[in-house]
Order: sequence, then C-alpha cells, then structure tokens
Amino acid sequence: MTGESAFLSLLRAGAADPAARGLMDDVAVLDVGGARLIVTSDTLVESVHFLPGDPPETIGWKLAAVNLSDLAAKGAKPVACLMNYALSGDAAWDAAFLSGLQEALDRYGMPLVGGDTVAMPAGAPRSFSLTAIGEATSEVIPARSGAQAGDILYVTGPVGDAGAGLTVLQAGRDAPAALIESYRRPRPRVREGGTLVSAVHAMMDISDGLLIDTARMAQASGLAAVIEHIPVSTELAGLAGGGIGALLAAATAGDDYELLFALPDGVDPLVAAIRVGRFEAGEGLTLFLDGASVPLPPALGYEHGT
Ligand SMILES: Nc1ncnc2c1ncn2[C@@H]1O[C@H](COP(=O)(O)OP(=O)(O)OP(=O)(O)O)[C@@H](O)[C@H]1O
Ligand SMILES: Cc1ncc(C[n+]2csc(CCOP(=O)(O)O)c2C)c(N)n1
Ligand SMILES: [Mg+2]
Repeated sequence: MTGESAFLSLLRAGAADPAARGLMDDVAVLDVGGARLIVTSDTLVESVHFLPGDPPETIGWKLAAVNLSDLAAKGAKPVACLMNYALSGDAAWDAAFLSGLQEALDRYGMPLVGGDTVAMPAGAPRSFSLTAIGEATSEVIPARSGAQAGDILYVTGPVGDAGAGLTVLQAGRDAPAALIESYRRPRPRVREGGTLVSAVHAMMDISDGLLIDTARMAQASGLAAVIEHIPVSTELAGLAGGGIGALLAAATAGDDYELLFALPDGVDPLVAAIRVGRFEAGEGLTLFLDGASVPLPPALGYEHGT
C-alpha cells in the first residue's frame, strides 16, 4: 500500500463517528451545543504543493485559500483557524508568509486563534498545516454523496489554469500572469458556496482535478457521471490550444479550487456556473466531448504517492 487512496481506505474502515462522514467528504461536521461546526485541515509541502521559489506571501495566501475552499464546498461561513508552522530558517521569509496569510484571513473573515510552531531539521522541505473551522449556514450540509440520476453537473469556473501556471513556472517559461496567479493565489468560492448550499444535491471543491473529483462524487452518490464539456479560460486556450490533449491536461492537473456541484435539471444555479456533465444510473466516469466518446486518460487527477 503506497498511495493516498489506499491509505484513505484503511482510515475509512475505522471512521465510524458520523462527524467523519465516512471520510468521504471534504470536511467533518460536528454537532456542538446546538451549533454545527464544519472542520477541515490541509497541509502545503514545498515541492509538492508549491515551488521553492514561489513568493512566500503567496504560500501563506494559498494555505488559507485551500482550507477556505473546503468550507466553501459546504456553504460554511468561516469562523476561525489554527496553524501549524515549521520555521523556514529565514525570518524575512516567515514574515512575508504571514503577511500573505493575514491578507487571506482578513479577506475571508477567518481569524487565526491558535496553532503550533516548530523548527525542522536542516534541509527539510518547508511544510505548513492549517485547520479551518466554519459554521453551517443551512439545515442540510451538502455532501459528495447526494447527487441523483438526472442531475446536471456544474463548475463555478474554468479548470486547468493553475496546472498550466505550474507547468510554465517549472519550465522557466513566460506565461499569462492570470495562469500563474491561479496557481499561486487561488480564490476560494466562499460566496458562491453560500448561495448554492440550499439548492445543490451534492457539492465539493476541485483540488485534485475535474475528472478524479467528478469520479469521487459519482462513486459517493452510487451513480455514473458523464463529462460532456471541459471548460478552459481564454488565457489557457491561447497558450495550449483547444485540442484533446490540452483539455485532458486541464481536467486532470488539479489545484483549481472551483466548486463542483450537482443540481436537478432545470434549476438555475444562481451563481456564475458552467455546465460540464450529468449523472445517470450506473457507475463510473465517461467522457463524451463534441459528440464523441473519448477514452479516459491513465490518471484522472492528482494523487499523492502514486
Ligand atoms: N490522515 C488523515 N486522517 C484522517 N482523515 C483524513 C486523513 N487524510 C484525509 N482524511 C479525510 O479523508 C476525506 C477525504 O480527503 P480528501 O483529501 O480526498 O478530501 P479533501 O480534504 O477535500 O481534499 P484536499 O486534501 O485535496 O483538499 C476527508 O474527510 C479528510 O478529512
Ligand atoms: C510543485 C507542485 N507540484 C505539483 C503540484 C500539483 N498538486 C500537488 S498536491 C495537488 C492536489 C491538492 O493537494 P492536496 O490533495 O494535498 O490537498 C496538486 C494538484 C503543485 N501544486 N505544486
Ligand atoms: Mg475538498
């Protein structure tokens, strides 16, 4: 057993508490004294989640943003967060990281209320974790598992910009600033999540890629999903073209932090959204683009340890 999904399967076997939602969701949901808290935790590791040369302000921003994105996926209102910080060995770098973190926390109203600080052995990669706490804003908190046959699948924006930004940064090439910005400073869809929460049958954020995250929603819901459209930005189309290779790269790169949600056919999403597919009885994921069936790529998205 090496990969992330195999390890999660082991964890799921022991996740009996209802708050865990079977470890099949973006968050835990805790009933505490009449209130419902939404809790999520994410880690960023140097050379895994960000590049060693990325500006430290953007890494602080991204640590907050990836957690806020999971809260957004449940329509939760941010309440507070805790951070586990490994000193970088460079005080100016640490201060710049904190300024970027604070900017995001101020923007989305999520105060830092605690955490822990350590130093790592010399040469260790930088690594930071944040645990975000939100408050439910709806009676039913959407899971990944609620999609129904006939539902339409939407995303709140195009996919693949961040992945393309990473690719050009890794290659040391020039790229439209928007792509690099998407990679370094993702914008969590907190407002959209709050609007969508009462209408959707299922909702999650796209962190690992449109294809793999759709497959997860389909599996959690006991349905088949058909992807019929892979939306890309004009910047990405300008850089990579609209060929099938470019579209599949966009749908599998991950780091998008758009919301992916299922709505009954005919229901208006009420936020800017792009229709990407539908759910039907059965199981698995199929791709059907421009009226033709397209074989799935070997990897549907990003998975640690594979
Ligand atoms: N080491 C762990 N211990 C306990 N639960 C875990 C662990 N790793 C993941 N989980 C849980 O497994 C579930 C699925 O995790 P997954 O990483 O697929 O979702 P996510 O947090 O939305 O994604 P991302 O990490 O890309 O933001 C979540 O409920 C998560 O809290
Ligand atoms: C340097 C570098 N290489 C690769 C990637 C791509 N990447 C890493 S983790 C992840 C999924 C989300 O993370 P998690 O599942 O841990 O929340 C993605 C898409 C990156 N961001 N930076
Ligand atoms: Mg998530």
